[in-house]
Amino acid sequence: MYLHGTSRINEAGRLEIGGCDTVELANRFGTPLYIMDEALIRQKSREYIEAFRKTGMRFQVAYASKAFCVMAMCRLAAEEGLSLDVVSDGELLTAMRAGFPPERIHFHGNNKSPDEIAMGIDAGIGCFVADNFVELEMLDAIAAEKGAVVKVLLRITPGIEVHTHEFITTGQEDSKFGFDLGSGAAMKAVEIAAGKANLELLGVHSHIGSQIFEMEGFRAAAEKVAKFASEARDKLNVVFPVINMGGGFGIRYVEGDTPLQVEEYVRVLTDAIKNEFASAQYPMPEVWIEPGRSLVGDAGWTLYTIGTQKEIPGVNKYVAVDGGMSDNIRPALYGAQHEAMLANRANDLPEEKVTIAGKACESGDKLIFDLMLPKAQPGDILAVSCTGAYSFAMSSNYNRIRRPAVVFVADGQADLVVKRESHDHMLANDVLPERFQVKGSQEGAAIR
Ligand SMILES: Cc1ncc(COP(=O)(O)O)c(C=O)c1O
Ligand SMILES: N[C@@H](CCCC[NH3+])C(=O)O
Repeated sequence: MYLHGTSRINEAGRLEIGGCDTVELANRFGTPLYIMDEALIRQKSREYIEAFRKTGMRFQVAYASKAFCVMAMCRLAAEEGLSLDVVSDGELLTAMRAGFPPERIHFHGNNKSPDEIAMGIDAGIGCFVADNFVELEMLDAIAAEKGAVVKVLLRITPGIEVHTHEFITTGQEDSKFGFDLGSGAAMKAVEIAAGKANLELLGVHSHIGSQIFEMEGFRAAAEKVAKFASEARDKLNVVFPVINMGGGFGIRYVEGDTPLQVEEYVRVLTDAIKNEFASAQYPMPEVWIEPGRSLVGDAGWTLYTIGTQKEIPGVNKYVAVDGGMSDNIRPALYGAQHEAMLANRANDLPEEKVTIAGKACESGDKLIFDLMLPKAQPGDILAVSCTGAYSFAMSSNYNRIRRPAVVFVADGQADLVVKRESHDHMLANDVLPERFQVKGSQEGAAIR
């Protein structure tokens, strides 16, 4: 299987990531366990920034924290000079507690609450990405109450369909996100935003979807954004100093996935922007992007312990692990694919085709189909690659399964960045009202 970043097979015949033996990590931290290859995340961050530097354009690379939002990751993003895209008070709070510079935070979301808007203004964030007319009014009113002027980008839906799973396309006209171009809503939004005393209109934002390999959609989006910008200038005398082209750059999960190199993504995108804005004779805007998956996706692994197996002769063989859809919903939700190996017997040859099943009470809880593995034994450690984006972030307590721990590894050092959820933590918000309590009984009291 493909080994991303610092991962390799060590002399003991085990999978090693960031100089750490994964079997030792499993023993030390337990399984399921998310592991993040810190050096690979830093490398990707630097590739993005370096690629932009080469273009000579003014830019910001914002990490889309929805992909994997924990304090250590926000800190790492700050250290690497990235900006940060947040979409909720929870992500904003995580960033603030990690000491992320607020002026580099961009607040997204199609239904920001008044409290979230107030929180962003109080924190002094860099900008809001306004998604709809209701929000524009709310932003202006709350900013006015606070005596503030807030910077805004307008999210537009350019009407572009891309080749990716339908659930993760966002640029098409029929989308819950943004002001659409076709109906004139986007132009109306520019007019409104430009006329508000407490809003400073920075420009527009476009995000066409996620896990995209071909550049055609990005080129088309750049063309539409440039055309829209020059129309807004001509009609409303408004010039955008910033355009944000979103994220969506794909990664290699399995053989056959053909992502471009980061440098190429940036070069093709910025070339398209330069051409389009130059031919519209428009002052070259600052370009922002917001990659999530491509910064952290292939840096992540999940370790599981193999438990039971079930063979249906001539039909299928299930190998079950101690996690599943609760720590990685993507295969069940999008039919996402992953590669995997036995971390403790990394040199053993594959012998049989199996389905990796999770432990949730749900038939659809399958992580990998048709995986070739050596004959697995209970206690073997299964390592699934490319789980750095949207796995921990989308994890749940379904079946009251506790969320796994997350560890950052680098140069032989492993640091816990999220503790495994304890039973007490999982139960912390449950309330047993007085009338449900069993008076004078010890029933259920002793189990911890
Ligand atoms: C507005 C916006 N920006 C950035 C991203 C990050 O996308 P990706 O992780 O594919 O780079 C998303 C998610 O699709 C998004 O909705
Ligand atoms: N959650 C999606 C990515 C899109 C999320 C952001 N709009 C995934 O796991 O692929």
